[in-house]
Amino acid sequence: MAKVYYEKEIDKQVLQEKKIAVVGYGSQGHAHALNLRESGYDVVVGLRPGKSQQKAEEDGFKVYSVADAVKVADVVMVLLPDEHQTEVYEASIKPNLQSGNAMAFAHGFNIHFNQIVPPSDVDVFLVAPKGPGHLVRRTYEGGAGVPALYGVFQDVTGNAKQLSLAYSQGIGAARAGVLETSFQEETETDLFGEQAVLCGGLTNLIKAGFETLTEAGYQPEVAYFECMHEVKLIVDLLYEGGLENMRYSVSDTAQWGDFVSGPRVINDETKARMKEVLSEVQSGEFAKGWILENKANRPQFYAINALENQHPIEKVGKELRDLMPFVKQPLQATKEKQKDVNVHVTN
Ligand SMILES: NC(=O)C1=CN([C@@H]2O[C@H](COP(=O)(O)OP(=O)(O)OC[C@H]3O[C@@H](n4cnc5c(N)ncnc54)[C@H](OP(=O)(O)O)[C@@H]3O)[C@@H](O)[C@H]2O)C=CC1
Ligand SMILES: CC[C@](O)(C(C)=O)C(=O)O
Ligand SMILES: [Mg+2]
Ligand SMILES: [Mg+2]
Repeated sequence: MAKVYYEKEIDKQVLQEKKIAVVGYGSQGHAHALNLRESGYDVVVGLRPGKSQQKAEEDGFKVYSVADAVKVADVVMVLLPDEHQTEVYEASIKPNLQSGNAMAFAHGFNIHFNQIVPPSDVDVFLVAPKGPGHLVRRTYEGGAGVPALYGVFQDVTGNAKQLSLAYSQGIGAARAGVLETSFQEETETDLFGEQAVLCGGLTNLIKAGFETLTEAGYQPEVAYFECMHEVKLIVDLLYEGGLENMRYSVSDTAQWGDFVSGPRVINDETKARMKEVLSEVQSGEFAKGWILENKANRPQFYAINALENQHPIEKVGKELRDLMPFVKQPLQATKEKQKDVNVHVTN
């Protein structure tokens, strides 16, 4: 079994003497900055002027420009969107890194695909939480954590591994388990997982189920509860105890249907498509396409996003969720608060 690190094996001292700049205050950035601070570390935030800056200041952080945050820090965690990291790195991070500093990432994309080539005199490591940033924060606040992978790309000081483990502890990941990886393994498995299973696989499975039921004449509300709402309840059982635990709770009829019909929906053909997706990730074809899409200002991204938001499951889902206020977790509340802020700003 792979070596998994937990809290008590980790030496925190190596990071306690350092100042950490969290660059970016979005999904991961706010979670890292708040969790690290509550774990006793010295954290500043690096941002451009805008809504994240306002939020980080409201949360009590000293907020600098990216350049100034890098200047005052020993460890710089880059939590900007992958597609903006290269330009910000060239303009504001690289010129201000000092020999012996550490630069860190939550995803290996830009290092692995050579979009960022770090100077040879800084440590470069990865702490990649295996979960969305808002859950990195929410689980930490609840006394738990989201597991993470750590990896070292460059170890100049001899401390890169200890720094990455201490950082993982600081964000709460060592409560759940921290596992060694390489930038290559993290990048390729993460891209594959989000495309084929967690995001692309799941959303398309849900939509196909919803469409199959509604096209057969069943009520959209019934199809929504069956194919979207209940996914969370089933996934909770998988999260808590794996396949066996979920199958223990569902009826034997459902379990029999799982055995005989599941493999007809997700089958060898699906697995062959998954292998295609993985090959495109491994060869860099996916990365190249995403980089070019951004250079062209995302024409396909925005067009597909607009269509997806108009899918009938979104309309019925919104109506039903409005009648179930208890499902509105803090992320929804944050998004709604943000809309209010934007209205004030644009007015
Ligand atoms: N989302 C997730 O849960 C996960 C993300 N990751 C990785 O974490 C990294 C960050 O992703 P994520 O948290 O999703 O990013 P978000 O899009 O949620 O947040 C990006 C942050 O960067 C700021 N920002 C954007 N452009 C600039 C700029 N030019 N200069 C300064 N600040 C800027 C934004 O501020 P502003 O308000 O000004 O736009 C915002 O605070 C990525 O490498 C991603 O792959 C890894 C695991 C999971
Ligand atoms: C599943 C998507 C993810 O990889 C994540 C939350 O782990 C991401 O890039 O946001
Ligand atoms: Mg991921
Ligand atoms: Mg990812």
